[in-house]
Amino acid sequence: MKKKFDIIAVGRAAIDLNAVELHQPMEKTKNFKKYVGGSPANIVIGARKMGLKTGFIGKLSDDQHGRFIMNYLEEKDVDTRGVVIDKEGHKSGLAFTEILSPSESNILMYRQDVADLYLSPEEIFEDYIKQTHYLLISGTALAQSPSREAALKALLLARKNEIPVIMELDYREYTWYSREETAIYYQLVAQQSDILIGTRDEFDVLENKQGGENQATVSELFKYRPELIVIKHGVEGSFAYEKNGNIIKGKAYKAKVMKTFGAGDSYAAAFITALRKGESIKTALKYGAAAAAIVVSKHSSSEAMPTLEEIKALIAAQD
Ligand SMILES: Nc1ncnc2c1ncn2[C@@H]1O[C@H](COP(=O)(O)OP(=O)(O)O)[C@@H](O)[C@H]1O
Ligand SMILES: O=C(O)C[C@@H](O)[C@H](O)C(=O)COP(=O)(O)O
Repeated sequence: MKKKFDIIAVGRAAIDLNAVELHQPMEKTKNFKKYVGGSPANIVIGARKMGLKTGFIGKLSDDQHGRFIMNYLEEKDVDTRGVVIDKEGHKSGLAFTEILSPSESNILMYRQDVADLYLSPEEIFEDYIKQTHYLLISGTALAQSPSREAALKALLLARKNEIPVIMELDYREYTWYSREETAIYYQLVAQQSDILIGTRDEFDVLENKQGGENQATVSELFKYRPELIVIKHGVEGSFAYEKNGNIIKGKAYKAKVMKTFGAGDSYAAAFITALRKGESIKTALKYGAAAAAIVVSKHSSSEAMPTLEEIKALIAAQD
């Protein structure tokens, strides 16, 4: 069946307000530049720029911020038919960032009662999910009901229609009540997903432990549905584990780093783009790392997403 989308993501689209003045704490910062943010939204914005056809499912506030996000998604040609406008006064999330140094950035999120966590299962439609090759679920969408049930419904519909599910662990501590609770939902969804992408720390959250070890993590998860697990280790690179036992190591590329956030979202966008275009996992790891190297050298996460040509040029220059 010819499908309309390569990937549809479920989760949050929000606002990033990134400090314009660099290398000082937020207490002193007076100027912030506004961008669309939210990890799953960033991923489909990036994947679209890299050439995939993408759609987004999420809930936005019925206000200036919600309209800013909607307009940006439309401008970037991310399909918004799955986007719902909140009619109960819930606000879209805000993320203020401070860029203290090239290796230290902090994010201060305003996510009290946010609109994205009010996406409900009634707002998830099989006809829409059916039209995609991959469904991406952000771990944060599982943090609270009814968004949790909405994400689970999307997962069930993907499974029913034999659509591979990618879980991006995307752990945001303040959205959850406890690590215990997070580990339960992370494990349930990870066990039912085909591809998992997360940092080593995020897999520790999934396992509800500290200092976990990759081989033990993947051996446990491979007892269930996952076929491919990507574990990221920041500047040290990343590993892809296949169910058949293959382990592929990916290196990080050199970058003139401005800030650290945005790496994970650009990595996921490019990794998925490569997979969808039929590239090898080794190449997908390169695309992911190269896209991240480009985004950490720029000011935003969404607007900074590179094209496939830029990704390939960076790989050619550094390999
Ligand atoms: N400072 C950096 N310079 C170059 N590449 C980086 C840097 N930080 C991260 N990356 C790349 O981005 C990937 C994902 O980064 P990581 O920090 O593990 O994820 P997240 O942003 O989700 O926490 C890394 O595997 C690496 O390839
Ligand atoms: O995900 C959010 O809500 C905020 C993002 O838009 C922000 O840019 C960010 O934290 C990116 O996350 P990362 O790619 O995992 O570093």
